[in-house]
Amino acid sequence: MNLRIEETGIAGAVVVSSLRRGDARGGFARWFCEDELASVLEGSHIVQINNSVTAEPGSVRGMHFQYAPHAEKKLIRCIAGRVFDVVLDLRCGSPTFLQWRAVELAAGDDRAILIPEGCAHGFQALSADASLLYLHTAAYAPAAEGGVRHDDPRAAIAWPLPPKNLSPRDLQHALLASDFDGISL
Ligand SMILES: Cc1cn([C@H]2C[C@H](O)[C@@H](COP(=O)(O)OP(=O)(O)O[C@H]3O[C@@H](C)C(=O)[C@@H](O)[C@H]3O)O2)c(=O)[nH]c1=O
Repeated sequence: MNLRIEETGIAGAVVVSSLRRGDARGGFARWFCEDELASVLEGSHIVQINNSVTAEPGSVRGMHFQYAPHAEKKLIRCIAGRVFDVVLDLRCGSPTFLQWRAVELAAGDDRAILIPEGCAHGFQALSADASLLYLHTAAYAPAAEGGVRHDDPRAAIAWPLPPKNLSPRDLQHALLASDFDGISL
């Protein structure tokens, strides 16, 4: 077994840790394995790989998701620096609807978080030049993008640093309506 799967308390959102094998030359670890992740991938396949670099600590990107039929799972790993990574459950009828969980991801920790369909994702850089690698199960579909404000009071995400450097798009997300009861997949 190369990958260990740990629950976050939000169904389908899991932390995937890789076993790193060291030797005199350095180390080797498997970062993705369709077979070992079959129980969480549920038949979906990786179709796109993206990277972002966030220059300044405190910067926040998110909270993002794609609506059906472009809903996606994302497996996210920090490959430089350190981030506070957040999953927010937006699924209609979910027992953890509007709950969030955070995981600190750092380069070299051999951990990734899997964000399921119907959950929004965002993060705050905790270091300079924090770089994330995204493995997506659906292609980027700008018309299907959805967003929740990083400071939405119904989500009440406790960012560790004062949030800054939000993109114009992220500043324009509407607040969740008081009768918002989730998205359907
Ligand atoms: C997400 C994305 C953006 N773009 C373009 C659009 C824009 O010109 C530029 C930057 O896009 P954004 O401002 O949306 O980048 P960003 O705010 O970093 O978007 C990302 O945020 C985190 C929280 C996620 O979870 C990701 O899935 C993704 O939504 O790159 C693509 O071409 N393909 C993509 O898949």
